[in-house]
Amino acid sequence: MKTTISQVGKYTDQEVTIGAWLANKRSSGKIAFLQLRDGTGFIQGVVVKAEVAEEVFTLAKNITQESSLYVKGIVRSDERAPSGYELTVTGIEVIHEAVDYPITPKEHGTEFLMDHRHLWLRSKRQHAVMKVRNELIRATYEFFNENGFTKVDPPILTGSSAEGTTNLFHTKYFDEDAYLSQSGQLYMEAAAMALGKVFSFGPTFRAEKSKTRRHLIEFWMIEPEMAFVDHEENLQVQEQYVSYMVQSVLKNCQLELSVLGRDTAKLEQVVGPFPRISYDDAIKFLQENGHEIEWGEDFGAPHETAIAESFDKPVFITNYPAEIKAFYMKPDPNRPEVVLCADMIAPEGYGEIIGGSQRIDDMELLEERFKEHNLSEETYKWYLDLRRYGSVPHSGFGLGLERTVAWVCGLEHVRETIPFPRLLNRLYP
Ligand SMILES: NC(=O)C[C@H]([NH3+])C(=O)NS(=O)(=O)OC[C@H]1O[C@@H](n2cnc3c(N)ncnc32)[C@H](O)[C@@H]1O
Ligand SMILES: [Mg+2]
Repeated sequence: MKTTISQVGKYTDQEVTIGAWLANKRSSGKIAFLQLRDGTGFIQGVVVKAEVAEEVFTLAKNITQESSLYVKGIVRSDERAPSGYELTVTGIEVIHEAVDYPITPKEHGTEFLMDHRHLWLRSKRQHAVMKVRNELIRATYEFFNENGFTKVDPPILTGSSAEGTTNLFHTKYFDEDAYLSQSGQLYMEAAAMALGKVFSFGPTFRAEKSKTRRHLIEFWMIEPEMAFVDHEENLQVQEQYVSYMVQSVLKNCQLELSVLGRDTAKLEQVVGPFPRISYDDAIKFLQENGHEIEWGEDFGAPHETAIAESFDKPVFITNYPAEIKAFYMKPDPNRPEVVLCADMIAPEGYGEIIGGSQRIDDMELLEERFKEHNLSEETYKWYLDLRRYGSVPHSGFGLGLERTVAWVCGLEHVRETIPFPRLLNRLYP
């Protein structure tokens, strides 16, 4: 019976054949332990010299790391095994021998692993991270489909910028100038006027010369947008969504979280509602705790970490000064120097995972903002049309998938959260 490692449980005490790679092995004169992986999971194959043909035991002793194999064996349940099962090997066929596989079981430096990312991805730890990433994506679609949102795909090639013009990737669009999308938001606003509640999920690009553990050049963002929804309702959707994702990972990725050594008690705290602190109170808190920061300045990573340390779940920092936020954010009607926005800051020092706001829905005010930010009315004529024809209060947000993966998995750097990270000075592999 041909099966996969994740399905062996259906065949306890039966002989099965799996296609696999040899991840690692140890052996003595009488027995060999093969650590096998097939992409669906990991399992130990035990080869007992006295129980197999001589050529099978010889093969078991000599096969090299990452050689591809067909392995035949009897499925045994074993509560000591992480998967709950082991394979008593009865036959081995080598498909392709891997010679001198570079990532040996010893420690390797970051740059070496990054240069071999196309192989490093095979390791148990990276496998666990990719499965958690997948679960966050699966839960995202489940949450938004169950809550009446429609998936809409904004363009990657655009003629306008949503988040300022200092970190755009320029490209040619035939004989016109174009940019890789920094955010699908403006298009999602148009989609929300057509479909009410929408969400996107796709790559976004920022030519930021930031070499930090939170910044990628290409990262994936989920951008929901909702017509007839105000600032507070926007925050409620965000906390319901993030709680749903985290609880889904706790329910479906216990094996992966244990491979990563993640303290799941911290994730169990992640249920709504989340605390809110105003920008004003956050500035006061930081000043009272020895940070040199004045009202009107933006927060850096140390500030976000210091603020988040007072909470055991994500915290919203709300209503930042208009001066330090994007042109499209709606001013607080009672206090126009601040805008109706919020950043969601993850606990344990993981920083900002969401940026969101209520959008300006007034035509004249938006035209004023265009002048202040030197944005061409010609380029954004279509965006102004959303305020010309049936404008409504609307809000939305962008969740950075990789920063969320780093937080949920408890990873030190976003480089491990995406299959092929694009970082400053890294375009290979
Ligand atoms: N539809 C919206 O309202 C989204 C809005 N236009 C926007 O792009 N906001 S954001 O710039 O804060 O980016 C949103 C999130 O996107 C993530 N982000 C933002 N920049 C990065 C980089 N460079 N690397 C990794 N992740 C990044 C981070 O989690 C931010 O909170
Ligand atoms: Mg932001």
